[in-house]
Amino acid sequence: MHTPDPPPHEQARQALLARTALLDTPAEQAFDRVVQLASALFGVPVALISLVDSERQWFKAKVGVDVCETPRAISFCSHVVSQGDMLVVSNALQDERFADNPLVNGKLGIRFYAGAPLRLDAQHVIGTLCLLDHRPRRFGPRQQARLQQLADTLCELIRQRMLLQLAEQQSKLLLTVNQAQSSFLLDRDLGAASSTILHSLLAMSQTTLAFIASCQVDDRDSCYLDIPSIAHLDAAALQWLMPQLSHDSRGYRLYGFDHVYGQAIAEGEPLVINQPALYDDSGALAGVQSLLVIPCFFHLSVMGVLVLANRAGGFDQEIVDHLTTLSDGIGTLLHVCGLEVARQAAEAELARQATLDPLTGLLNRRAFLEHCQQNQQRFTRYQQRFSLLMLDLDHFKVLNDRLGHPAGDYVLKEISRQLRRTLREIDSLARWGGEEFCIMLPQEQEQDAMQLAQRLCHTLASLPLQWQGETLHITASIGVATLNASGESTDNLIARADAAMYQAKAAGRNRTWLAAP
Ligand SMILES: Nc1nc2c(ncn2[C@@H]2O[C@H](COP(=O)(O)OP(=O)(O)OP(=O)(O)O)[C@@H](O)[C@H]2O)c(=O)[nH]1
Repeated sequence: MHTPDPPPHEQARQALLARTALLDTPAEQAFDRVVQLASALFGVPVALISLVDSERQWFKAKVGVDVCETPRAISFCSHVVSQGDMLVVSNALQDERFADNPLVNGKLGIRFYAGAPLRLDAQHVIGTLCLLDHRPRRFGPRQQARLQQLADTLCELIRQRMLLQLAEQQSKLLLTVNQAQSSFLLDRDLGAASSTILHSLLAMSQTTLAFIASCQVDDRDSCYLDIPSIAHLDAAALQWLMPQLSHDSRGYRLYGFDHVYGQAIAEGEPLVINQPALYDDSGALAGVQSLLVIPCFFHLSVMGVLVLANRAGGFDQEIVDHLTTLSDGIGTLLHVCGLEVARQAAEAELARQATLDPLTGLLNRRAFLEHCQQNQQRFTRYQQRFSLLMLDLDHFKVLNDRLGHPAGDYVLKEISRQLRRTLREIDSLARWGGEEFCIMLPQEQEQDAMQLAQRLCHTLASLPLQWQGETLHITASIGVATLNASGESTDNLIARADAAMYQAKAAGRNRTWLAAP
C-alpha cells in the first residue's frame, strides 16, 4: 500500500480547512443533495464529500456508506490532496498503490474510485468529491470533466458559506466595537473596553495574541505606544512581546517608533508578516509565527494600531480586509479616549491652579487650611502633633514705597524660593496673604520648630538680594505655635502663631517668638 506524502504547504492547507468550519458539523441538505446528485448522475452506489484532515478523512456528506471517517493513511482521497489532480482508479485490485488497502480488500470492497479535488484557492485542496463502486468501471474524460464541474460548484457553495460566516462574525465584531465604545463612554476604562474587543477578535481570527495600542507623546516629547490591555491564549507569544514593553500601573508601553508597529503607523497601511525570520533578521520577531498590524484611523489621522499574532496558516488578504473594516471603529474609540485623557488633564491642572498663589506658586490660604484640617484629623486619630510658623516680612511697606511694587514682587518671589529650598519635602509652605507666609511642620516638637524658625530668620536676613544694582536687606518676624496636647482647633493654633508673630515684631523684629500655650 502506498501512502502519499502530504502536499507542500500542508499546515496552511489544514488551517484553510479549519476555517471552512465544516469538520464534525451535522449533515446539511445542500451538501447531501450534491452527493445524491453525483451518485444518480454517474450511476455509482457510493458518493462522498471527503475532507482530508491531519490524521483522517471525514465525510461531510455521504451516500452508500455508514462510516463517517477513515484514517488518512489509507484514504484514496489523500492521493488527490497530495497530487492536486483528479484521481481515477478503474480497478483497485490491479493498482499496486491500493491492491492491499483495507478499504479494497476489507468489508467496503472498493474497486472503482474517482475523486475530484475540492480546490478552495490556487494552492490548497481541502478534500474531494468522490465516487466509489464495488466493481471495476471505466471513467472517461467527459465524465471526469463533469465530476470536476460538480466539485467546483461544491467549492463555490463552501466559499459562499465561509463568506456568510465571515459576514456574521464581522457584524458581531462591529457590535462588540460599538458596545466597547459605549462602555468606555460610561466608565472611562479603555483597558476594559479594549479587552472586550480583543477577546472577540481572538476567537474570530483564530489568533493567539492581540492588543490595541494608541499613539501617545509624553511630557518629554517622546513618542510611545500605550497598550491598555493584551489578550492572549498563548503564554509563549506573550513571552515574545513582554521584553519589548515597559510596564506600569496604567498598562504597557512601547517607546520609540522604530519597530513594525511604527512602520504600519508611518505608512498608514496594514502590515502582514507571515515569515518573521525573513522579514526581520534582528531577532525582534523571534518566537512569533505570524503578525498582522493594522493602523486605526480617525478621519485622516492614525490614532493607533490593532495587532494580532500567531494565526495558523498565516494572515491572508481576506482576513486583512475583514479586520480593516473594524479598525475605524477602534480608531474612533482611541480618539474619544484621547479627548477624555486631555479633558481629565485640563481638569487636574485647573484644580491644581486653584490651590496655588499666582505670584509665588506657593499654596494659597484655602489649600493650606485644608491641609491643616487633614493634619488635625491625623492628630485625632494617631495623636501626631504638628507646628505652625507664621512668618511676616519686616517693613515691607517701606521697601514697596521706596522701590516700587515690582521690587516688592521680586522680593516675595525670591523669599518664597528660598523658603522652599530651606524647608523639607514634608513641610508645607503657603502664602498667607500680602507679605505673610505660613509654614506647617508635621510631627514637630516645639523646640525643633523654634530651631527651624531661627534658622529661617537667619537665612533670610543674610540673603544677598539685588534689585537694580542695590543690595536689599530683608528680615522677617516669626511666631511659632505647636498644637497643644488636647488637640486645639486649627483656627486657635493659627491665632496663637499669629499673636506670637506680633510679639516678635513688638520685641524688635527679625526674631522668633514661641506662642503661649
Ligand atoms: N509688591 C507687593 N506688595 C504687597 C503685596 N501684597 C501686599 N503688599 C504690600 O505689603 C505691605 C505690607 O505693609 P504692612 O502691613 O504695613 O507691613 P510692613 O510694612 O511689613 O510692616 P511690619 O509688618 O509691621 O513690619 C503693603 O505696602 C502692601 O501693599 C504684593 O503682592 N506685592
